Parts: sequence; C-alpha cells; structure tokens
Amino acid sequence: MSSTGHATLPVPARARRSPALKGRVRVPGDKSVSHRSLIFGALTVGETRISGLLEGEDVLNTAKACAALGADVERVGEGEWRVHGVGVGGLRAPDGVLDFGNAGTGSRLMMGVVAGNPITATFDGDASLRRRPMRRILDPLEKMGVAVVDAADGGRLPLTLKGPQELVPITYESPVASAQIKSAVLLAGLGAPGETTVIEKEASRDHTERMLTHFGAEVTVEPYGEHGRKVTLKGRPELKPAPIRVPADPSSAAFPLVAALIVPGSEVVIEGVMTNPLRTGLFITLKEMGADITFENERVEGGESVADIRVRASALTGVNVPAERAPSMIDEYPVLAVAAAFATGETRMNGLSELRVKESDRLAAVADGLAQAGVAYRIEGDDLIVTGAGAAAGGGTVATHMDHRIAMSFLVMGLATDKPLKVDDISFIATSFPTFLPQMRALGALIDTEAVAG
Ligand SMILES: O=C(O)C1=C[C@@H](OP(=O)(O)O)[C@@H](O)[C@H](O)C1
Ligand SMILES: C=C(OP(=O)(O)O)C(=O)O
Repeated sequence: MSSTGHATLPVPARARRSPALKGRVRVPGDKSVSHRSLIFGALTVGETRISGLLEGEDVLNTAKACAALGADVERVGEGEWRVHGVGVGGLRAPDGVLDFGNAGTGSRLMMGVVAGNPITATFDGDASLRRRPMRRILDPLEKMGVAVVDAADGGRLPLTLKGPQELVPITYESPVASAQIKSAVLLAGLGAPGETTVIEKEASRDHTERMLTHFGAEVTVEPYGEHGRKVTLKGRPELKPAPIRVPADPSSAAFPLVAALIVPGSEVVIEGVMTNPLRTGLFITLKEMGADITFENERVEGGESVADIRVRASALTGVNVPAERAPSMIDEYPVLAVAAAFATGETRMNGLSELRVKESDRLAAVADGLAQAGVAYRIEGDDLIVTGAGAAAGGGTVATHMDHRIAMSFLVMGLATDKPLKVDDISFIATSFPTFLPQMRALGALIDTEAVAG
C-alpha cells in the first residue's frame, strides 16, 4: 500500500455458513505492544530483542520510521527482531517522508517521539489515515514547544513537525480517553526536563506506562476520579535495552472467539492471549451475554497476564454495555455487533463517539454492514442498538472503507448467516492480522477470495 491507498486492486471475499469450528490457534502478537517495542527499542542505547512481534503492515511501517530516524532495526527470524537504539534525544532527521500507511497508533506515537528531538519530520499515510484527526496530538505537543510547520486542513496528514531545542514539560488533561494521546505526550516528555503528567478521566490501555518502567524510566500512576488515572513521567531518563516477548493480541483473538460463539457446535482454544484488564471489555461483555468462555493456564509472560481462552458455541442474550467500558474494548465493537446480531434481544452499546474517527467511521460502517446482513439496528446519538434475532439472513455485500476490523467482523458474521455474506475488500486485514485467512480456514471457516466478484 502507498501513501494514497491501494497499490493493488481491492480483494473481495465471501464467507459462507460453516461447519462447527474446531481446533487451537495462536493469533499474532499484540499490535499496541508491537509498535511500542520497536519505538522503545529505538530510544534505548544498546540492543533490544523482540520476539512474537506482529509482522502486520501497521507495525512494519513503524519499523521503517524507526530506521529512518537513525535506529538500526533488523528482522532476524519469524517475529524475531533486533533494535539498536540511538537513545532519548538521539534521533536524526529523516531523509524522506515518514509514511505510516493505515496506522493511527504508529503515526501518533511517532509524533511524540519526534517532538523530543530538535529535528524536522513529515508524517503521511493512506487516504484513511489522512482523514483522521491529528489536532488531538498537535495541541499538547504545541504546548510543549513543538512547531507545526505545515499540515493539511484541520491539522491532518500530511503534516510536518519541528521539535524544539528545549521541550517544556506539561500537565495535560486529555479531552478523550485515548492511549494514543497519552502515549504521544509521554513519549515527548522523555525529551523534556522535569515531570510530564497526563490525566485521563477514563483509563485507557497502559502499555506505554508499563513499558516505560520496563525500559528503566521513572513513572508513577495514581487513580484519578472514579475511572481515571494520572500518569507522571520523569523526563530525560537513560532508557536501557530490555527483552520483549509480545503476547497474542486480544483484539485479533476477538475474531475466532466470536466466530466460535456463533457457529453452532464450535469449540476453539485461542492460545497465549493477553488479558491485561484494560483490554478485556469484550470478554466481560460476552460473558455477561452468556458466552461459554473459560480462561485456562493463566500466567504472566513478558510482564503481561496471558491465558489460553477456550470458547464454545453459546446461546447469547442481549445486554447493556456501559459507556465507561468503551476504552477497554474500543476496537472490538464491530465484532461485538456481530455477536449481538446472533443473540436474543437488544444489545445496547453506549458512548461510541470515538468509533467515528477510526480507520473508517465504524459506527456508520457497522450499521451499513448490519443492514447488508438483514440485521435490525438503530443509532441513537452515539449509541448503537442491535436487535438480535438469534440468526441473520446475510446475502449482501459489506463496504469495508479501508478498515481491517470491518472486513474481519463481517467475514466472521458470514460464517453463520443463512446466505453467504461478501465484503468488498480484505486487503487491509494485512495491517493487523496478516494470517487471518489461513488461521480461520484451519479452524474450518469457509471463506473464499476467488470468483466472488459480482
Ligand atoms: O495506543 C494504542 O495502541 C491504541 C489505542 C486505541 O486508539 P485511541 O488511543 O485513539 O483510543 C486503539 O483504538 C488503537 O487500535 C490502538
Ligand atoms: C483503531 C485501530 O488502529 P489505529 O488507530 O492504530 O489505526 C485498530 O486497530 O482498530
């Protein structure tokens, strides 16, 4: 994929009603931890070894950006990477544009990284990323002294940042619960003297805080209000190389998990899935719906809790999903909507405004997909209400809008619809779950990519 979208034609696919899914699967490494492993590795002095890295396009673009900024990044085997860092404040100006493709996380975190260095860099991405809001990152970075040399309308990509000689540490209260905003400010804060603090009213995923500590920075985390946190980082640490083992991505595990729940007779085990409590909102919600999910062999790997998740096809009931749960399952709503369609009764998902600014407007994309599959739903403000009928007709074609999670969610749905369900383009699945098709097929999923046009 190039900075303007597809290098290749769209790849349509069709999912068909499948026999019971059976088997064990290990989905690829967590995307959030993978981006951060490369970034922190680049900010240490010495060599960081990473195993289980997600080799999806989003993360590969972060690897390229780290290399363009002076780190030595080398793939030494499947999921095995070595990063020789340049140290906090040691980045060099890149020769060309940093192209992050489809990745919000890669682009936004690297803006924070660049901010802490007196260099100028230009950030770009594909048509989806160019539509996404970047002001939420530029606002705090400008407060720290970063210059926005150039940007498209509304502070969007392509944009050029210049880091100051002397960054100002700030206390920033984030207007939205976003790990990307929090991480960008903390990464910038590495280059500032004194303490940089981020306050969030709802706790978002905490991989940056955990990994900062793992790499030797001083970070304190305090509760803030009922659901929030206050994170404080002491600037200008010397980060030390530390090995990273990336656990399997719960956001990718969500697809075989929901597939096994809705395809009658299924029983699947998903191995080594990260169960960090700030990522498990989907599992909690599905259990509330009556899903037969058990966590086996619970352990700690590389500083994160992980478990093998056993899931059996289940009769589901609609539930009310509280808005404050959103940060812990923000990427899982599309596939939860699929599970909700096969439940009995209404599932109400509250407070989904952030879904409108992901790779696509996910609220609109999910609604259109449900309509294509003959599922009843309504949108009230920022809430999505799906009326489950225990079954779905299928038969339509879902527009994926350059969004991997829309593509995977509706392919999962088609495994249990009465008629096949098509999606117009699966190429973006490679951004986060490049082995989705073979791994789903190995469990018995009937998904075809040929002869589906028209
Ligand atoms: O920090 C991260 O790794 C991520 C944070 C979330 O985005 P927001 O920070 O915009 O909520 C999430 O949607 C994204 O897939 C990964
Ligand atoms: C929102 C997502 O990622 P990003 O923001 O990194 O593009 C996602 O993976 O669902």
